[in-house]
Amino acid sequence: MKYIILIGDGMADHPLELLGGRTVLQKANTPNMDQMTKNGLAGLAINVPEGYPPGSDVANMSVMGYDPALYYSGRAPLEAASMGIPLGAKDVAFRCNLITIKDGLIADHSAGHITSEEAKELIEAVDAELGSEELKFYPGISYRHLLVASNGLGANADCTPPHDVIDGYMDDHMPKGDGSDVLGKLIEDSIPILEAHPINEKRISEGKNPGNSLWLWGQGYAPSFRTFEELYGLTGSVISAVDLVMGLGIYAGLDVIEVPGATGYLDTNYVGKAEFAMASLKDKDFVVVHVEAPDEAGHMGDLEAKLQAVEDFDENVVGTVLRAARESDEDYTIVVLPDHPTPIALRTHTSEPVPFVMYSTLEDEVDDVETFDEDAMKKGSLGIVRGCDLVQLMMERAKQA
Ligand SMILES: O=C(O)[C@@H](CO)OP(=O)(O)O
Repeated sequence: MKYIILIGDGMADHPLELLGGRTVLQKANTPNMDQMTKNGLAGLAINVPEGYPPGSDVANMSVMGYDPALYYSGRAPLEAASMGIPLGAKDVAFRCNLITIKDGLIADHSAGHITSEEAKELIEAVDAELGSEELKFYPGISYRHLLVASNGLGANADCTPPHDVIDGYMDDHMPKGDGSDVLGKLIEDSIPILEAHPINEKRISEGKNPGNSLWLWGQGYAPSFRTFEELYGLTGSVISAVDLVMGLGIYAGLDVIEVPGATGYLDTNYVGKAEFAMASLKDKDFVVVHVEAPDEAGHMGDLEAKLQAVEDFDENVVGTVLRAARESDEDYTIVVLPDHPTPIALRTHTSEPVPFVMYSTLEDEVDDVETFDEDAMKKGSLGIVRGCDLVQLMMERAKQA
């Protein structure tokens, strides 16, 4: 038996008046997720346990079989692992967004989804001016970068994810508490450096949002993980375009597979991710595929883009995997789910349970559920489960077959 988890980041949503009270999943054309639901088992997964922020770090950690209560120490240390940045015992890693500020407002958490190449120059310019022995900036992917602070600086500061406060005033959401004076000054001092940079002058001349400020959040110390193979006895791989999920894979001892054209955005290489996933199972037991696109559309509040991202995920990721699995001589157990909701109306994450389907190519157990969406899955026989138990549940179902 081979095991596959397909994650449409942020896919779940809320009923929308614009859709006549339906959710994005109910409106979108998702024949492959519906097919799996008709021929599989359904339920709801709690990927964000009580008391945790509804971030993709907590949610994807759960889905990959790790209980946040045992393993979560913040988002940025996971991203540091993917970026190849070693963390000492007293080093605190911060996520460092390039954001767009306009008239003191946080206008765009992603600086217009700035390219990694442009961002690298901006982050290097900031590091040249503001970096030091104790504070080092590292360029990452698009608007997602890192700051490493030594001697525990800011470890317990109260920092706000910028995508939670889009169109809010910067001054209302600056870091507070431990070390926040240093963190706030870094943000403030970054602005003149970035505003004067030719990259941003060019972006503005092209009508694109500039990356004219840093924003620091998601900090933590390096976690310690048991490997996926130690926990579940399975070898495996992870496929994602974002450092967070690749970093989770590295800590879990999974192989990180880089897929050409995987962008972490609406234009990612959906089919490529699915094809690389199926190929990885020739000599591995498990693969998790993470697609960021629906989440980015949710943060943009762009309904058309989110519908398209969900349909692209269904057709090109789920459909490609489902066809290959059905044509193979091997048996597969496949789970498809969002990590968390990113409702269009809110433009950020919520923590309610998400719909999931558990499909086996044996098609030996079927629920009376016809469509993959937030309401239908409430009738699934698997009920409400902890996301971090899903891998175990997949294996138990396979043994019963
Ligand atoms: O990478 C990020 O900064 C966030 C917001 O876009 O992504 P996610 O919601 O997947 O954590």
